[in-house]
Amino acid sequence: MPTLGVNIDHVATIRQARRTVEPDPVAAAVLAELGGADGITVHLREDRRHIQDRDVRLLRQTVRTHLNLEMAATDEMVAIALDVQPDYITLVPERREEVTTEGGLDVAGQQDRMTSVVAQLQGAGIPVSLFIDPEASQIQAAAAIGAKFIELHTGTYAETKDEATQEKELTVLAQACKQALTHNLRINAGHGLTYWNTRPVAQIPGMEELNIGHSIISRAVLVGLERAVREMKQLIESP
Ligand SMILES: CC(=O)[C@@H](O)[C@H](O)COP(=O)(O)O
Ligand SMILES: NCC(=O)COP(=O)(O)O
Repeated sequence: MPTLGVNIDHVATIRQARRTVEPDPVAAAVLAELGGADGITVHLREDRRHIQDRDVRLLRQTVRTHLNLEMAATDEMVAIALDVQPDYITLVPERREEVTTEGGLDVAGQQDRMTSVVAQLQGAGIPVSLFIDPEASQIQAAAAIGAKFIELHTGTYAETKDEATQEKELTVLAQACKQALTHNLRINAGHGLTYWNTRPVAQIPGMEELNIGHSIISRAVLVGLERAVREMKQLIESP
């Protein structure tokens, strides 16, 4: 069964709505770990709309599981990552005007830049994951440039409303996993996963970690974060 990385970006979204000091994502990470989170994920966006530099630095000192830093492959972010040294980094595409991450990284289309960023980060001892769509060419490119992990973008699967298309998208994810395993890539997945659509993804052979944020934080507003995390863990682990 995959492990659960809890993305706490949207705890910071509530704080930034008032530019105040609460709720603190650092406290949220502690509660998520108490609820059974296997890792903590944060996305330090270039526009700093939710997670702030201070959060990443404090989380590095306080997270007891592992810290996954999601970031764009820019020089500014690479410098921060090299300084903070998260347990692993997930490179994601970023557009300032987007509501959330819209698609996977085009690794195949920017191999030179990606090779150089991955070499810099992994050369400093930080494993790199590439957030990509479940497409054969992107998986091949991720393997070719030497990334340790990929994170399969589950957005298309998650947003699909009808069952037949959802089944089809699940097969696409399963085939992507098979291909990634032949390249010895380690496989994470995430984006848009909820209490209603996560189980089938958790059952795909080869899945190592699911990164889930918005749905867990939404439930936490109603039932508390520890319970929300525990319920997602139980769902992932149920046969
Ligand atoms: C890469 C991914 O799918 C998400 O982690 C996303 O980047 C989170 O960013 P937001 O929390 O800003 O939607
Ligand atoms: N990489 C995906 C992630 O961290 C969480 O995405 P979401 O559950 O907030 O859509």
